[in-house]
Amino acid sequence: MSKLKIAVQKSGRLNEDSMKLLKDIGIYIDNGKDQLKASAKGFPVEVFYLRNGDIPQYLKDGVVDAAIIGENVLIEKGNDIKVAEKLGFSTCRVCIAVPKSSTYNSIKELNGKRIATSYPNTVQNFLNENGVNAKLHIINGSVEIAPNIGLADAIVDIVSSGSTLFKNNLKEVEVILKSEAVLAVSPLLSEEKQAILNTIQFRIQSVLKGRQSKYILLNAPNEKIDDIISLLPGMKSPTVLPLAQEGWSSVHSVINKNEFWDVIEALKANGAQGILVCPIEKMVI
Ligand SMILES: Nc1ncnc2c1ncn2[C@@H]1O[C@H](COP(=O)(O)OP(=O)(O)OP(=O)(O)O)[C@@H](O)[C@H]1O
Ligand SMILES: O=P(O)(O)OC[C@H]1O[C@H](OP(=O)(O)OP(=O)(O)O)[C@H](O)[C@@H]1O
Ligand SMILES: [Mg+2]
Repeated sequence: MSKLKIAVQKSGRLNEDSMKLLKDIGIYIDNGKDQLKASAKGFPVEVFYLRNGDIPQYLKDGVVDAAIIGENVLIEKGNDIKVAEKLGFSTCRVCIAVPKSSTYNSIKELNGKRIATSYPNTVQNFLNENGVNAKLHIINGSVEIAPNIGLADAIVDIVSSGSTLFKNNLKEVEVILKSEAVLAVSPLLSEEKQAILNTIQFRIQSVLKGRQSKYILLNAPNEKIDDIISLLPGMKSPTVLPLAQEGWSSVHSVINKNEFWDVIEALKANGAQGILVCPIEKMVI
């Protein structure tokens, strides 16, 4: 049986979370650190360790079948490569920034200006959409330094916390796109490999749903159970079990991890006690 070739970033910001996701979906790799490719144990997958920026071309050529890659790189270099799944880590945005001291009211003000970036296609498309004509300086790293050394009037680069912009006396003025790590798929994927990919996607979805949710258990007096259930809809409906102490029940449910703190006060106000919140490893609906 042929193996699905999956590319991950060899080293850098995506590597650790990508390897953790593969492990969480049951793809275990015995990896000597310097290997460029490795086979998974007990699953028809081969992992290739590559530079993030090189991955779109490997996908286009069908050298690899799928990849975990930053969506921003795919947008820059990977037109016609499909995103099968958004993965929820390495979230960032690609932004235009200008020196703090300069006035900026609209994108039109970049007409005739110099913009430094590592993402020329993304920037050029954005300028075209806005009818702006600017000169691009393509540099591969430390883009934020460009205005300070007189190389450019503005930059386009990745922003996450904003601290790199702050340290370089720059301010964010436009968001061109938002990005996160994605599972991308080669346009040349065979049907046989599509079946392996489907299994992987199903497993990823189960892990991501689990990461997004919490298992909640609590005790409550029986007369309050209906009110509490209305606060915790759960997957189908909450489980309610009698406690040894008469007149009390235990309620078990699943809750979106972002909603927990909003609901907790209402649960307490309705008599809930002994509330436990536990992580969920995988969730198959
Ligand atoms: N500060 C950040 N916060 C969150 N995500 C980021 C940040 N910087 C980059 N990313 C995301 O992580 C990806 C990898 O970034 P990283 O800096 O590790 O690699 P790179 O230098 O762009 O790529 P290569 O592997 O080609 O050297 C980026 O394409 C982007 O999607
Ligand atoms: O808004 P922040 O949280 O400061 O993050 C933004 C910075 O992160 C990235 O660089 P990275 O640290 O990956 O360095 P690199 O240029 O060597 O890739 C990006 O190119 C920015 O410089
Ligand atoms: Mg980087």
